[in-house]
Order: sequence, then structure tokens, then C-alpha cells
Amino acid sequence: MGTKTIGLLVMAYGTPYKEEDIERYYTHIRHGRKPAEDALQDLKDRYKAIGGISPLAKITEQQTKAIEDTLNASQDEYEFKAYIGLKHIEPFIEDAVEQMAKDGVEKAISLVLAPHYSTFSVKSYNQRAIDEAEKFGVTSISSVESWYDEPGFVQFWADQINDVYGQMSAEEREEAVLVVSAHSLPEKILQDGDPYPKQLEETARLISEKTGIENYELGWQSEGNTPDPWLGPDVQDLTRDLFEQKGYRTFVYAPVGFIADHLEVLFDNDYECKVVCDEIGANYYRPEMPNVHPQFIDTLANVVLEKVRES
Ligand SMILES: CC1=C(CCC(=O)O)c2cc3nc(cc4[nH]c(cc5[nH]c(cc1n2)c(C)c5CCC(=O)O)c(CCC(=O)O)c4C)C(CCC(=O)O)=C3C
Ligand SMILES: [Fe+2]
Repeated sequence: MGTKTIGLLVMAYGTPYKEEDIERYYTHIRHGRKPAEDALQDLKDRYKAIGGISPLAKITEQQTKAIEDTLNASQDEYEFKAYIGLKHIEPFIEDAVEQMAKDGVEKAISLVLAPHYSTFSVKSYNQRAIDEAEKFGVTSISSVESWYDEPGFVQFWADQINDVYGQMSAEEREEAVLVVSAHSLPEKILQDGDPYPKQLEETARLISEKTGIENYELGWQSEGNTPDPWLGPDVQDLTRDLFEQKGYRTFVYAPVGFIADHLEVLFDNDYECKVVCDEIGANYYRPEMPNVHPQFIDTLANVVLEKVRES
């Protein structure tokens, strides 16, 4: 029995590789409209504040390689060949799909490196992949839609959160709240019954169940700079409200909608939320992100393998 080659299309948001990429990257996010000078400068400043450029590009590459290696080491029915496809910078999703077709890959699984399904993110990534694949007529793609409730993913966060609570003094722990968050999206997604908020709620509930932490709250972060209303409460406002109204003095931020150290975590949590905590005199904690943690990588490899077997 020979091994069957399966394409593994790993999709992620993408990030500038160097400072000069920031403008075209931001323009792509804005559907081809150049950002205003002050908005561009603001984004450049945020990247500068986290060390010049985001570590995300390297982490996405490491995660992809780790998932591919784990899959190939764990079974010998299939040989997985990984391709990275990004939403807002090269290699774009379309570049990856074209390469798969050129390589003669007939069957592929697509996986978005974001746990919660939304029409804005996961649906649009997968749609771009499938539309492009249809142009070549070589590769059939089955898409993983979400993995926010995978036991290994929940366990990963429970372990990191338990580590953090373990470092606290008894007094800190007594006045602590866990803020479970994801990237905000425009409120209009709710009109079509988008499951995104419910899925975040479920991730939080599962983490609470596994850690036994009952004091937790849902929050949204990193909302975009547009006139639409965005899902709230924003984590910064939430921090102030919880401090004032519920008396919490220790804040533990778990941005479970993200899976790597990048701008939204290193700046929006580690800088912006920390500023609020410092201002009100509260303690700030943020558990480690999944990155290439083996428990996390094994979970994603398993999700892919299950998808291959059912499709
Ligand atoms: C749902 C979601 C995720 C999570 C799911 C997923 O990963 O897909 C995510 C992740 C990320 N978002 C990122 C960066 C940015 N997102 C922006 C703007 C926007 N994000 C949106 C949504 C999301 N974004 C939306 C609706 C906008 C408004 C414009 C639009 O309608 O599309 C802007 C513009 C400036 C600003 O608003 O800050 C930037 C720079 C980075 C890279 C960080 C790095 O480089 O380290 C990552 C991982
Ligand atoms: Fe974003």
C-alpha cells in the first residue's frame, strides 16, 4: 500500500516582514485603500513598540512545520505536504493554492490558525482557497471550520492559566478575575447569526470548568478603526468596570482568539491593558500563548487527521 499525498494548507492573517512592508500590508487590509498618514504612523509606532516588527511571520512558519512534522511522524497512511497561505501579504492564500495545483496535489485540508469561526475570518479564508482551487481544477479542499472546543486546546490554556494563578500570592488570587478575549468584529455579523461570540463563550466556559476558576468575564479587543459599532465590552473598559464595580484587583488576560505572540497580544494586552492596570493600581498577568507548544501542535495535527479521515 503506497502513501497518499495530502496538501496541508495552513492559513493565517500575515504580518509585515520588515518596516517597509507596513504600508502595502495596511493598504491590503483596507481593501486597496491607502491608509491616512497618521493611521499609518500609528501602526508603525505600534510595531516599533513591540521591537520593530512582529514575531508572527516566524511563528506561523514554525507552527506550520511543526504540524506537518507531527502529522508525518504519527502515521504512515498519508504524506502531508504543507503550504502557507496568508490573508494580507505574500505568500497569499491564492499563491499557496496555485502552488498545490502545480505540484499536482489532488486532495488538501485547509486549516485557519484561529480557533473561532466567523464569517469575517475563517469563512473568508476558506472561500478564497476554494475559489482559487476551482480555477485550476486539480485540488479538492476540505476545510476545518473551527477548533475552539478541542480538549487539547482547552487543556493548553487551562495549564497556562493554572501556572499563572500558581505564581500569585493567596491575596492576589482571591481578588483575581480571568478575562477571556478574542478580536472584536463589527456588530453587524450578529444579524446573520454568526457563531463567533457563542464560540468564545464556550471556550471560556470549558476553561473555567477545567481550571475551576469561576471568576471569569468575556471581553473583546483590538477593534478596528471604522465608524461601525464593534462587539464589546472592550477589554480596557471592562478592566476599569470590573475594578470599580466588582472589586477585582488582579487581572489575568487570556486572549484565546489568538494563538501566537503578535501585535494584538504584545501591544493590545501587554502594553494597553497593562497601562490600565498600572493606572488603577491592579496586578497584570498574561499567560503564555500557544505558539509551538507540543500540546497545542498535537491538537491541531489531530484535527487535521480527523478531517482527512472523514473526507
Ligand atoms: C478576527 C480577526 C483576527 C483573528 C483571526 C485571524 O487571525 O484571522 C485578526 C488577527 C490579526 N490582525 C492583525 C493585524 C491587523 N488587523 C487589522 C484590522 C482588522 N482586523 C480584523 C479582524 C481580525 N484580525 C478586522 C475586522 C480589521 C479591520 C479591517 C478589516 O475590516 O479587515 C489591522 C489594521 C490596523 C488596525 O486596525 O489595527 C492590522 C495591522 C494581525 C497581525 C498582527 C501582527 O502583525 O503581529 C493578526 C494576527
Ligand atoms: Fe486584525
